[in-house]
Amino acid sequence: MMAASLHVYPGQDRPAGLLAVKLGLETHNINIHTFPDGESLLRVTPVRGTAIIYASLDHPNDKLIHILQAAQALREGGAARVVLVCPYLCYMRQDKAFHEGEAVTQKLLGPLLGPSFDRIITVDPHLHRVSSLVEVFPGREADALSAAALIGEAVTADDTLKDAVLVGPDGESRQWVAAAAQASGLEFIVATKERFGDRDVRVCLPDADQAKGRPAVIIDDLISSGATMQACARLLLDAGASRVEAMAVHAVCGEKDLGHLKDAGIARVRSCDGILHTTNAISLAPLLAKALTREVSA
Ligand SMILES: O=P(O)(O)OC[C@H]1O[C@@H](O)[C@H](O)[C@@H]1O
Repeated sequence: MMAASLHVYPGQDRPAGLLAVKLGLETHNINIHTFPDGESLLRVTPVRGTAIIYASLDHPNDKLIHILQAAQALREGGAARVVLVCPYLCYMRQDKAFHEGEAVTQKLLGPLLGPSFDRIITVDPHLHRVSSLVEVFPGREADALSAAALIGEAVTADDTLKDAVLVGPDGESRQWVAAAAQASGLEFIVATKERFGDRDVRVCLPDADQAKGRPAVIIDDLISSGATMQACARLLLDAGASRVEAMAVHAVCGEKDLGHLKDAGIARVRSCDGILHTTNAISLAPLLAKALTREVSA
């Protein structure tokens, strides 16, 4: 049996290390040198078995060429199989031309990454206008995992949230808040949202009264500008919630936007560690390890 190994993108050692420990995998750094003209020279540790590349694809433009280089180097070096673990998959939100002349970058992901990887694993990608990740990567093994149950378990583990109501801030979030509610046994309500611009949303929450006198936890896939969380938090506080927290699978917001979340009355923001962020509180390692079990035992 040829062993599997984990090849880690620079700077992502912590979450990759937790995954390696769960699976008992040997880890290797991916080394990248940038030449003065901006081109990169990438070096991996050659292996014979299954090479698993760990590279979350936030701030993706350089990373996209780097992971293609890594996959090519690993195949040339004799890897039997190359698997990409990207807890955050970039460009999934640019899934149509919102204005004339715009590139639909989601459609580039399949032809760009598909040929280099035998399997692609990600967590809660933005599947809004496509129903499955296989539509993005036709003919490839492509797994879209969900962290919603992990978020539900984190709520359950917190004694201060024993009688909390879980809140989805828009229609799309129902899938995460419903799964988190199932994992935690708590009630949930779901809002509706209209978006007028990057930081301009209107949220309606007809059931906001259910939060009166109780803590509320808003659960979503993503915090980007934070506008969705802020609008929802204001409604909950106006309805008499005793405390409002926010939990998301992926946090991409900057420090300034985090400040705005605090100003909107959100007492605590927690995210999973698929994107490295100051709000990271939930490790995705158990979820990723489960999906990778067959790679390790193959
Ligand atoms: O409102 P911000 O934080 O900018 O954007 C995040 C929201 O926009 C949607 O794509 C996500 O599903 C989430 O509800």
